[in-house]
Amino acid sequence: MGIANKLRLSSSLSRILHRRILYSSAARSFTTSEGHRPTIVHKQGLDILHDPWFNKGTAFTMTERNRLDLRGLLPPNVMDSEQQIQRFMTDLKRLEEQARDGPSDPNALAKWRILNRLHDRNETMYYKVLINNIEEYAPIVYTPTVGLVCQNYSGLFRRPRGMYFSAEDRGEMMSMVYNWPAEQVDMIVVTDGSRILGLGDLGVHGIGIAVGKLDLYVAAAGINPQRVLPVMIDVGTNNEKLLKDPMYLGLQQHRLEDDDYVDVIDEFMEAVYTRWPHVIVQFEDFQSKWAFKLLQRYRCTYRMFNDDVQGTAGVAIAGLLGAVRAQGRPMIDFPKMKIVVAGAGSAGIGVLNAARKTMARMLGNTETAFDSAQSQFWVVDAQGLITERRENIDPEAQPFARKTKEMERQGLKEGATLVEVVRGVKPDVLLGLSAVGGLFSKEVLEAMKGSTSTRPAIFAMSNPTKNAECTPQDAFSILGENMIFASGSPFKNVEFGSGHVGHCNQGNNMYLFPGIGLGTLLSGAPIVSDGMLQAASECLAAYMSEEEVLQGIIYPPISRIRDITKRIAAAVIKEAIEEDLVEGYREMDARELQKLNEEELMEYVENNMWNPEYPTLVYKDD
Ligand SMILES: NC(=O)C1=CN([C@@H]2O[C@H](COP(=O)(O)OP(=O)(O)OC[C@H]3O[C@@H](n4cnc5c(N)ncnc54)[C@H](O)[C@@H]3O)[C@@H](O)[C@H]2O)C=CC1
Ligand SMILES: CC(=O)C(=O)O
Ligand SMILES: [Mg+2]
Repeated sequence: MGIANKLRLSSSLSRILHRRILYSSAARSFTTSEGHRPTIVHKQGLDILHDPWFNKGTAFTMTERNRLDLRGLLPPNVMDSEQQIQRFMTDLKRLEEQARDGPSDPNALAKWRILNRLHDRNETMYYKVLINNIEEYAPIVYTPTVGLVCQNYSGLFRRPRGMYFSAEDRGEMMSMVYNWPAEQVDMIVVTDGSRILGLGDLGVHGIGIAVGKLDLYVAAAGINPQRVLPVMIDVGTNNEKLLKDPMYLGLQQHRLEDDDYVDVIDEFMEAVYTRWPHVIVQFEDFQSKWAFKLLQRYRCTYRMFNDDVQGTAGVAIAGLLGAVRAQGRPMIDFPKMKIVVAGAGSAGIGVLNAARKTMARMLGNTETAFDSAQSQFWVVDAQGLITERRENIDPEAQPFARKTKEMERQGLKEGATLVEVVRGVKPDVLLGLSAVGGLFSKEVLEAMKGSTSTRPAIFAMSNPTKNAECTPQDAFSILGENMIFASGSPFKNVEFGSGHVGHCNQGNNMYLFPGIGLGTLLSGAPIVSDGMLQAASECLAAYMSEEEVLQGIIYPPISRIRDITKRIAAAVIKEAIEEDLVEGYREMDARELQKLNEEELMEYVENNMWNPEYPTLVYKDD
C-alpha cells in the first residue's frame, strides 16, 4: 500500500473515533428540500433507508450520506427526484418487453420481484421459501434470472442491499465499513461488475450477482443471513451504453487501471479485515486480467478465494471424473481423456490448471507425469487454437499452447477453428467456458461424433442460458442418448420416449462455493489452501453413486444441495486439520476440532448451519 493511502487510512481512522464522540447522539439535524427548515432525524444508516417517511434512496446528497452514516449503503451516483421517477417509470413500462425477451420462463422477473420484496420484509420466511423450493427458485435468485436482474438493475433497484465502495471513496473505506449494521460478518461476496456471468461489463449493476451468490450461501450452507454482506466495488465501467445512460446508478467514468485500481481493492480488503478479521471474501465475476492477479495478491494473506477460477475448476473436475466413471472406467483413467476447452478466460484457465494438476497427481507427480498431463488439452479461444506461434499470448494460457510440430501431425495449426480442432483431436470431452451462446454449432457437434470415447461428453458451462455453448436438445439429438451433458444454467432433461431420458446435469460452481466457504469458516483456517479446494472437489466427485453415473447423472440435483454442501464443508475442515491450518470457530478450539471423528465432524457442521426458524424474542416470565 502506498504512503498516500496509508495517510488516507489513518485520517479515516481518526474520523471514525471523532465521529463516535461527536455523533454519539442518535438524533441529528439536516435541512429539508422544502423550506430549508432543519428536520430532526432520530435514525441513521439503514434505519433511514428502511423508513418510507425519511427515505430518499439514491437522492440522498453526499453531505447527507456522510452525516447520516449512509456512505457505502447506496450506489454512488447521486440522483434527483426527477431522475428517480424517470427510472421508476421506465422500469414499469419495461415489464411487457421483459416478458417477451426474458429467459424461457416469461414470469421469471416478476417472480424475482415478489421474492425480493419478501426478502425485504421477512428474511426468515424468504429463506424458508427458498430452501423448501430450491429447485424452482434457484433459477430465479441465481442463474439465469440473476443475469437479467443485473441487466435491468437500474429499474429494479428499490431497497439497497449490501455495500458499495467506489473510486470516489478512496481514503474513506476504513470508516465506511462501520456504516454496516452487523457486528459480525462471516461471508462477503465482492464483485467489480467487470464480467457478470457471460454478459460482460455491467458496472455497479453487477451487485445482483453478489446478492444471488449469498442467497445460496444461506440456503445451501446455512450461513446466517445476518452475517453475509454483498459488496460492489465501483471503479467505473467500460460499458459505453452505461456510461451514457442517465439512469445508470454507478460512477460514469472509465474503469480505473493499474495501480489506481489495485489501490482501491487493497483499501477495501484492509478495511473489511480490520473490522471483521475472520471474514471470508469470495471474489466473483472479475474480468480475467484482474481475477488471477488479485488471487495471487491476496490468497496467502487473507481468507479469500476466487469462485470463477477455483470454484469452477473444482466443479468441472468432479464432472470430468464423473464422465470417466460413466464410461464404466475407474477415475484413475482420467489422465487418458482428451479434452478440448473453448475459452481461456478466468474460468477456462482455472479448469485447465486444476485438471492438469489432478492428472499429474494420478500419474505420480513426476516431471514426465506433468508433461503427459499437459498434452491432454487443446485450448481454443476467440482467435482459435492456441499454439506456441501465438503472438502476445496471455501468460496464463502460455503453458497450454501446443507445440507446432505436434499439431502438424494432427493436421492443425495456430488459430485452427473449433470444428477443425474437434475433427483433428476426436476428443473425449468438449468443454465450453467461452460465454458464446451456440458456439457448439451443429457442425461442431457433428464433428464430436468422431470422438474416440465410448461416451463423449459435452460441458456447455457458460451462463446465463442464452450464453450456453449449446442446448441439451441439440447435443443429444446429434450425439445420441449415450452422451454425457452438463450446462452452467439449468435446462430440462431431454425425453427420448419409451422412458429413455437424456440427463441434463447442472455443472455450476454453486455445488462447491457454499461448502468451501462454510468449511473454511468452521475450521478457522486463515487461508483457503489448494488442498482444501481439492478436498471439496473430490467430495463432490464421490457423491454420485455408481448407478447414477452410469445413467449419465454426474452432478446431484439441486434439491440435494444442502446435503452435499454439508459434506463438502466437512471434507474441507478435514483437509484443513491435516494441513494443520485449523484455528477453531467460536467455542470449538483447534484441539477439540482435531479430535472429532467423521461422524462428529458432520454433526459439528450441521449444528452450525442456520435454519430459517423464527427466534424467540420475548420470554414469558410468569
Ligand atoms: N458453470 C459455471 O460454474 C461457471 C461458468 N462461467 C461462465 O464462463 C464464461 C466465461 O467466463 P470467464 O472465463 O471469466 O470469461 P472471459 O471473458 O475471461 O473468457 C472468455 C474466453 O472465451 C474466449 N472466447 C471468446 N469467443 C470465443 C470463441 N468464438 N471460441 C472460443 N473461445 C472464445 C475468449 O477468448 C476468452 O478466452 C461466462 O459465460 C461465465 O458465465 C464462469 C464461471 C463458472
Ligand atoms: C456461475 C458463475 O460463477 C458464473 O457464471 O460466473
Ligand atoms: Mg461467477
